[in-house]
Amino acid sequence: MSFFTSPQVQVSSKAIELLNGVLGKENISTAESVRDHHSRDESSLQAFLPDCVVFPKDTLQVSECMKICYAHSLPVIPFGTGTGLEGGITAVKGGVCMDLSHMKQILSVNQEDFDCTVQPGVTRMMLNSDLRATGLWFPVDPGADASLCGMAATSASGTNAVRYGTMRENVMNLEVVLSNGDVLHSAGGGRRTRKTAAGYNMTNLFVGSEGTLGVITQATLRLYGIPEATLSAVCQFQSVQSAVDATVATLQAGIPIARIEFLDDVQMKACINYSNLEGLQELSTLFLEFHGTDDSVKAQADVVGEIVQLNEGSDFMYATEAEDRNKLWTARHSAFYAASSLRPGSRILTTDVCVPISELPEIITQTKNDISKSSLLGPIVGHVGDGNFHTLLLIDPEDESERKIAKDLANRMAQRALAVGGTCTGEHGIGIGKRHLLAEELGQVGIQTMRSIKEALDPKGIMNPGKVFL
Ligand SMILES: Cc1cc2c(cc1C)N(C[C@H](O)[C@H](O)[C@H](O)COP(=O)(O)OP(=O)(O)OC[C@H]1O[C@@H](n3cnc4c(N)ncnc43)[C@H](O)[C@@H]1O)c1[nH]c(=O)[nH]c(=O)c1N2
Ligand SMILES: CCCCC(=O)C(=O)O
Ligand SMILES: [Mn+2]
Repeated sequence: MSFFTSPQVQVSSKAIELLNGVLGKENISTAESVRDHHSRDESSLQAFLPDCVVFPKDTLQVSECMKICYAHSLPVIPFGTGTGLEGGITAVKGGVCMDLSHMKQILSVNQEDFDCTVQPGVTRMMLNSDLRATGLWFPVDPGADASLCGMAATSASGTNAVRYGTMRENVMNLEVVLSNGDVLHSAGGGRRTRKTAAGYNMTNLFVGSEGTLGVITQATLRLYGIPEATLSAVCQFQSVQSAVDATVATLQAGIPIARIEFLDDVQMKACINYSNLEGLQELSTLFLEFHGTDDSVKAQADVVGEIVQLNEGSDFMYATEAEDRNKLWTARHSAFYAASSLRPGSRILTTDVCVPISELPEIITQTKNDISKSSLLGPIVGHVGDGNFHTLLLIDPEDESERKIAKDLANRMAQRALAVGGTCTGEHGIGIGKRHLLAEELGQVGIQTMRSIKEALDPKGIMNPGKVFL
C-alpha cells in the first residue's frame, strides 16, 4: 500500500500555534508515526497522511478547534477508533485529524427510560461492560469495538440489527459541533424521547454523514433489557439457495429472530481453521440467535428448526452456555481476519450491498457464480435477516491487476443490487470508494439535494473533504 503526504492543504505554523493554545502542546501531534496511524482504517484503500492530529478533551475544545480551522479553511477529519472499512478517516486533502478518544465519559444512564448519553471516545464494549450491572445493553454490534459516535457517523449495524435495528433507529439525539464551531443538539438540548414529530429529523441527517457535516461530540442512545434467555444455534445446508430460502421463510413467519447470519462454504473453511470450530463442515451455514424467555426461545427455535428441515438443512447444533455462544459469535466477528488468513499477505477489498429480502437468494447465488469465474478468492458473509451481505475479496495489495478484478466484481455486485431496488452499502458507508455509486443510487436530484445540505452546513467544505461526494 502506498502512503501520501497531504496533496493540497498545509496546516501553517500559525494555525498549529493557535491549536496549541486551545489544547496544550501535549494534545497535538505532528509526529510521523501518529499521523501514519491516523491515515488509514481497516480497509485496503489508499492512505493519506493528515498534517497533524489533535486530541480535544471536551466539546468546548472541539468547538474552539473548529473555529480556528474554519478561519484558516483547514480540512478536519473526525476520528473515532479507525475501524471503518471505506477509507472514511483518510486525509485525502491533508489537514487536521481530530481524534476523539480522550472524550470517554458515559455522561448519563437513565435506567427507567432505557437510554444513555455518551461522549465520542466511548466504544460499544466499554458501554456494555459499564451497563452490565443495570441489566441493560446496547445491541448494535458491528463486531469491531468501534466508538458509538463513529457508529452513528457511519450508520453502522451488524449482527443484531434484524431484531434491534441499526444506528438509525437507536440514536435519539446528537450533540454536533458544526464547521464554524457552533454546537447543535439535533433533537434540542436534553431531549431524549422515543418519538418526536418536532420538525425535520436532524438526528438522522447526521447518522451516516461520515464526518462531512460536523463532529459528533455526544450521542443519546436507546438501551434494551438484557434478554432473560439467549439460545444460539448453527445449521448447515447443501446450497446457498436453501440457506437463504430458509432465512426468508423465517422472516416471513414473523419469528422475532435476534441474529441470523449466513456464511458460505469458503468463509466456513476460513472460520473452521481460524477459530477452531469443531463439528462443522465447509458448507453454506446459518448462525442464529434467539432472545426471550426460556420457553419462548425454545418455541422460536422449534419453528425455525422446522423451516430449516423443509429447506433440507441439518439439525441444529445448539450453544446454550455463555462460553459456547461466545465462541460461536467470536468466530463470526473474526470472519474478516479469518478470510484474510486464507491467503497470507493478502488484503481485503470489502463489499456491502443490501437488497429487499426476497431478492437475496438470487443475488447471493449470482455473486458467488461471478466470484467463481474470477481468479480471486471471495468468501461471503451476510446479515441475511436484513438483506445485507458482503464478499471479502482477497487481493495482493501490490498487484494492481488483482485490485482491478476485485473492483470490477464489487461494482457488478453493486449494480445487481441497485437493479433490484437495493443499496450499494447497507452499513459500511460511502467513504472514498463508493462515491460514484452513491450518485447513481440517488440520481441527480437526490445528489444535488444532499449537496445543498452539505453546502448549507459546511460552506467552506472543510468537513472531511473528498468523502461521500465525487
Ligand atoms: C472486523 C470488522 C468488522 C466490521 C467492521 C469493521 C471491522 C474492522 N465494521 C466497520 C466499522 O466498525 C464501522 O464502520 C464503525 O461504525 C466505525 O466506527 P469508528 O469509531 O471506528 O469510526 P472511524 O474512526 O473508522 O470513522 C469512520 C467514519 O466516521 C467518521 N467519524 C468517526 N467518529 C466521528 C465523530 N465523532 N463525529 C463525526 N464523524 C465521525 C469519520 O470521519 C469517518 O468518516 C462494521 N460495520 C458495520 O456496520 N457492520 C459490521 O458488520 C461491521 N463489521
Ligand atoms: C466485508 C465484511 C467484513 C466486516 C463485516 O461487515 C462483517 O463481518 O459483517
Ligand atoms: Mn457486516
